[in-house]
Amino acid sequence: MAEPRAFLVVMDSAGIGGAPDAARFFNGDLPDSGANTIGHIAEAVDLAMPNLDRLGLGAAIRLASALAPRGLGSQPQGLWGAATEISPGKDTPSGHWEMAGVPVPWQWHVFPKTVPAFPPDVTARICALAGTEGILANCHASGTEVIEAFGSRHLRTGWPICYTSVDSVLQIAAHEERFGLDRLIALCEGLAPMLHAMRVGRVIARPFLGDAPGAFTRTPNRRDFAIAPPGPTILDIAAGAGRVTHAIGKIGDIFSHRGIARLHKGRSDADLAEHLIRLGHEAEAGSLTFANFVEFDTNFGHRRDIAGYAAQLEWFDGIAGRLIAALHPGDLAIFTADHGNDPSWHGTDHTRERVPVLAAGLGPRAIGLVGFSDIGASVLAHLGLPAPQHGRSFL
Ligand SMILES: O=P(O)(O)O[C@H]1O[C@H](CO)[C@@H](O)[C@H]1O
Ligand SMILES: [Mn+2]
Ligand SMILES: [Mn+2]
Repeated sequence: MAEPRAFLVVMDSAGIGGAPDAARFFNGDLPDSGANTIGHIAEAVDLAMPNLDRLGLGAAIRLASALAPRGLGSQPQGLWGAATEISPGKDTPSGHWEMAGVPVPWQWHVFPKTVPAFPPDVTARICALAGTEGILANCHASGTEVIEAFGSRHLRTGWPICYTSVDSVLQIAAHEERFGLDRLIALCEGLAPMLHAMRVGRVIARPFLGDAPGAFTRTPNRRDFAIAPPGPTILDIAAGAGRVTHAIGKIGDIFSHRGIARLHKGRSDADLAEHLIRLGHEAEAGSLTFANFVEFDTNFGHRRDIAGYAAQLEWFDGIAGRLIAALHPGDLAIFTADHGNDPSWHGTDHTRERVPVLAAGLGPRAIGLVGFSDIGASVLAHLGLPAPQHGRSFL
């Protein structure tokens, strides 16, 4: 038989509650204790997710958080469990790096909730790189709201809109045509080394279009400039062993493009799903495919849109079914998440949660509560590769 393949698929922000340290993470002034992204959505609407529930989604929610939502909880036919994160951040790089075998060894720098949020040397560097007299916003904000509030002044002055969140990020929104997309990307790329040295995880370009409030919309040309992971990830190890590694969506940016042979991007999660299904059929023997589906998080979690998130989960469940049907004998597909973003919660930021670990291809088995790094260790074990520095295979 051909060497087995592995598919690691992240539903960005699809947490299932129960994080033991949730009280130490906040949305505004209130802790994340009790947040439960899929659990609360399933309580609010009748969720139909037959494929992932057949693997053990309902059982995993019960295990992680003791919540037993209606409509989920069939007898698991897959390998199922829930994973707990140890990295001190509830952001995308922390979750992905830890599941790839590299827990974050430092405290991320987050900017204070003051105005200005950024220190003068950072602001001065942005101005120097952009060639502007100043910056706009300079505060914590939601990305869609900040362009409504500052978009007109941006068009008048040409100054970039700079904002942050509870995550370790500095985001720059600018008009794709009037400021210029290439100029925005060069600005973020030029700024990134200074911010990475401060342990700020990412500088993110957020281009938008439109002429006036109400008509400003963000475009798909977002670019993230992230710190490189501080150790070898499963992508590095697989690529170093001569395996083909495929990255779908944001995975390239999250891992600073390290250990990635082929990058598959798209304008939407629907495009990414077609890449995933195609690779399900065609990916090379012994290859690793690592995918991130971001719209749960950006379009629905941060926007606190319960109905939209529910519809996206139901859509994705169909994609999961198609991937499972495409697998070859001996392949492994794991569906998981990187953090929570409960759309029923206060605030607009991520929520600290456990995540589901649902695997197709190995038959029914309960693995219980595991660590994020155990996911990566299991992927490598399945591929017959040496163990990463962190994590133990649950296979
Ligand atoms: O409100 P928007 O711009 O989508 O910002 C979100 O995107 C950032 C990066 O994923 C998060 O830190 C969160 O603040
Ligand atoms: Mn994320
Ligand atoms: Mn997010």
